[in-house]
Amino acid sequence: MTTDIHSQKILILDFGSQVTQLIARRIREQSVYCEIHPFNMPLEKIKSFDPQGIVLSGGPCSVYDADAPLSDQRIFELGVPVLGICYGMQLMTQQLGGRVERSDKREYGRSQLQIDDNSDLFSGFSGHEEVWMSHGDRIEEMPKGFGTIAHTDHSPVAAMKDGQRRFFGVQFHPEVVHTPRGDEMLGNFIFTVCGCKPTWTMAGFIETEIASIKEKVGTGKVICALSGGVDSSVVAVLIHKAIGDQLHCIFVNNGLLRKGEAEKVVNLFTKHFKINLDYVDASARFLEKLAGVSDPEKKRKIIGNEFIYLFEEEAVKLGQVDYLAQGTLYPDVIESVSTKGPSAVIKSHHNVGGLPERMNLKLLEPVRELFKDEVRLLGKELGMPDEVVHRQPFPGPGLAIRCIGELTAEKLEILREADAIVLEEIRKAGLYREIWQSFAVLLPVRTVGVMGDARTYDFTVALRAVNSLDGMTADWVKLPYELLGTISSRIINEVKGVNRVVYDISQKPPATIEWE
Ligand SMILES: Nc1ncnc2c1ncn2[C@@H]1O[C@H](COP(=O)(O)OP(=O)(O)OP(=O)(O)O)[C@@H](O)[C@H]1O
Ligand SMILES: O=c1[nH]c(=O)c2[nH+]cn([C@@H]3O[C@H](COP(=O)(O)O)[C@@H](O)[C@H]3O)c2[nH]1
Ligand SMILES: NC(=O)CC[C@H](N)C(=O)O
Ligand SMILES: [Mg+2]
Repeated sequence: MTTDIHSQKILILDFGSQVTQLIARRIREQSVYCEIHPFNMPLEKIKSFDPQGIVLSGGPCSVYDADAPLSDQRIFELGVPVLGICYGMQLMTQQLGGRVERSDKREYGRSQLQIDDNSDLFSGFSGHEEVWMSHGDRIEEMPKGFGTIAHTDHSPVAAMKDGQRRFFGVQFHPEVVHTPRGDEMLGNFIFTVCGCKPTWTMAGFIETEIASIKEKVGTGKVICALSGGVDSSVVAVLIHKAIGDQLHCIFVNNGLLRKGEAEKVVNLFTKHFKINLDYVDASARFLEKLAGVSDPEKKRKIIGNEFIYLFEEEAVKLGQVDYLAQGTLYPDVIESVSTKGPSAVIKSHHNVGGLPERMNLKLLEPVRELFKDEVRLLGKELGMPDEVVHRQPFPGPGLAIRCIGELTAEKLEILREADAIVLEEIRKAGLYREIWQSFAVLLPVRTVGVMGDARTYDFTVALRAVNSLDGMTADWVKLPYELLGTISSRIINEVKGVNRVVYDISQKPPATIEWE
């Protein structure tokens, strides 16, 4: 019998906090399904979602502001447990008749929570607990029916509850890592208070998705643009499990791949997974189109368009195709409440998004409910090798956006060799998995050097290694000097045409991860 992985679920209403996604991840890590929706989700939709519990996120506003985001007051009449976090707690306070005011003792960062009642939310806790705070407002008067369950020096009501109605509020953020035992507190809410059972498992997900893909696709044909990256690879293997040879993957060698990459991808998918794979070596065609172009956006547009033309051509050869499979992830579909408004175009991130309309294809997006770390778990569960499951992200435009300025076959070859050395050494040092991305960038500047008593006038390679949670922000990695030294000497010694190596120590923002 199939277990219903969605039978237990928590609804998270988003009030614009930077860390709302973390609430979802902390809950899912405990095998309970949850979804994030905007704070003003209509009551009817909430009812039909039928959550076992509701979490109100934090947010940048103050509840007493004229334009403060409010949830439908009637969520407090559903008989469903509610947990308010920071702004969410303040909102609950105000909406249920309590009072919130600006405090002259703001709390940002670590704080010591004194637990006063450990019967439910803090079950298993006693005494002090380290928590992360980020607020300037505080509860001055709790609504009727509530009592304090924890306090700090600056917040007499750092946590509160109405046991009868099963409403809880915490001023701190249990979802961030800086609240070391926050996951247990969230666990107490979802299991003890809401009575959820842990049904959200990857094994269950596979079963459910396979059934759903089979039903959707029927006897139709699916194409999948496969890059060898985590998302598209996992999607391909999952769909193949469901419909076998009705799936056709298209893998394009755009001449911008890393050393040995094309061979590896082809081998893995045809020999190991035995999945239909169209390998299209279009490197000459891409490089021709890119010749003489140095503007980053122009390069990206050319590559994106060329991808679309190619997929179109290949798909036509396959006859009637019904679906295009894509590795859309949950962060791409969450309608987050943005406080910053529409964002400026910094870079045109390529994908094959233009294809469905042009070819009249329906989309198959089997991992659109998952976070990246869940996709990795899924890959593992599907028996995929670590090498794929833990691969660092690699952009569609590939080496083109790491070879600054105009591309030539010679420059790409230099970059390919340098990049292979970087990855080899990072792996050898055991750092590959813990780093988000690590790679080489070829700069279009020549500088003077001296090698074997002779003058050189060669290119510079920049090393980039960053850590990030989602690619939106990033910090450079403090790689050991020893390792930097090894990489530098190997590149200068082994890669002809390079006489200088530098390390990029910029954060995103204001820099970005890729150089173009
Ligand atoms: N060389 C390629 N051949 C075919 N499809 C590609 C290629 N490069 C990119 N794509 C398509 O573009 C999509 C977006 O690429 P993206 O890098 O975001 O995801 P990914 O490669 O699947 O995973 P990862 O983020 O781990 O690299 C891919 O999922 C794939 O469908
Ligand atoms: O599939 C992709 N197609 C693209 O065009 C693209 N551009 C950047 N990236 C990846 O996105 C993340 C953020 O990159 P930036 O800080 O350079 O914008 C990093 O992980 C980048 O590698 C891309 N991925
Ligand atoms: N992090 C939050 O949710 C902040 C809530 C509110 N703006 C405060 O400063 O108290
Ligand atoms: Mg990729």
